Amino acid sequence: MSTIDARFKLDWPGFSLDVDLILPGRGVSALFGHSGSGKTTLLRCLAGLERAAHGRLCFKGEIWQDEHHWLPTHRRPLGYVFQEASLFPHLSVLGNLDFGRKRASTVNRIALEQAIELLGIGHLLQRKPDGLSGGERQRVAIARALAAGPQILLMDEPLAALDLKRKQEILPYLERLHDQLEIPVIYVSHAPDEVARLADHIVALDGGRVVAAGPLAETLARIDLPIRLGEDVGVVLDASVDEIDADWQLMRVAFAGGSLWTRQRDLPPGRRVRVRVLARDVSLAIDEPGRSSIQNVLPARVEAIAADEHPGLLLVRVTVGASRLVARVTRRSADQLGIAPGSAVHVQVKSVALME
Ligand SMILES: Nc1ncnc2c1ncn2[C@@H]1O[C@H](COP(=O)(O)OP(=O)(O)OP(=O)(O)O)[C@@H](O)[C@H]1O
Repeated sequence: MSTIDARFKLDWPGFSLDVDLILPGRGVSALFGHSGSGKTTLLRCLAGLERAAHGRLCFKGEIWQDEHHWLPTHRRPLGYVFQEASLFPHLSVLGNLDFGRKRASTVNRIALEQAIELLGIGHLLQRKPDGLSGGERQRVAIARALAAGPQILLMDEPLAALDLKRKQEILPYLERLHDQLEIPVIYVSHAPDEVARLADHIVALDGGRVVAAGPLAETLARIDLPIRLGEDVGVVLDASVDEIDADWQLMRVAFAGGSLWTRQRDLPPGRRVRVRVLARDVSLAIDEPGRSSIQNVLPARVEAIAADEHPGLLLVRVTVGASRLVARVTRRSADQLGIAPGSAVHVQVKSVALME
């Protein structure tokens, strides 16, 4: 009952969407894929902005669409955030937020005050939209969608129109959504780093079809994904700050199966963090490496090997305790080292990105 069950079939000249999906009723689900893969179309089907000829949408036990039912968009308890914030220019921020609230047709589960607090826009309430930065405008647009008390939040590449600096500014607020919102968020993105940072669940689309779906860590660790991630192939690990080495400005984060040193951040021991380890930063050795500049060496076992995009390269998935890492190695080195599923290896991790 607490899930979203969506099946849509839609045919346009040059594109067809054919998906059958179960999405969790909580957390952030990322719809991920290259341009034209159908992410926005799927989001619009969920919102009722697009009516698939064959569709069934059951939201937490309630039918929004099937052959007999069609709940129009304005009767669906959803918030929708577009790439560019479409705020009313003549209204203040507060006026814009109130406008969203008055349209609410359901009991507000998230009060206006909570939306303001969550997006950190309390100091902007009296301003007009043209006095806000792009990132601030987008935070107001998200708060407006939440102030209406939706039961689901749909976001279509909310960072796409922002430059890198603005993106960095807004990301912590989006992270809060994933930590603190009780409602499910469906988040469209084609940026792997954004997905790695924000999502709990991922749906990878290609050519209007779902090519992979599941919990983030598990799905990213798949090395057989048909969508090309290039330099972004890698895994995420849920970890916690374990030790600080203030003398060397380093910090150790522990995950299920081991720990990794990374640059020190202003975080207390015990703080939960998500880290991303890219396949290009992981190398393999049969013998325990001796003196090396790489601080992170972990015993591991090879689980699977798959072809990479370039014929000279392979992706190797290893288990480190209960966790998985992916290494990108050349086909020649894998052959020379005799690496095969089951091999005991040492992984060397050159760089660890904190998704914080
Ligand atoms: N109303 C429409 N009629 C016909 N074709 C459409 C329509 N809307 C979108 N398309 C086509 O459907 C395909 C999927 O589009 P969609 O916008 O869902 O992709 P996307 O994955 O969101 O892409 P992007 O990341 O570029 O936004 C594209 O080929 C697009 O040209």
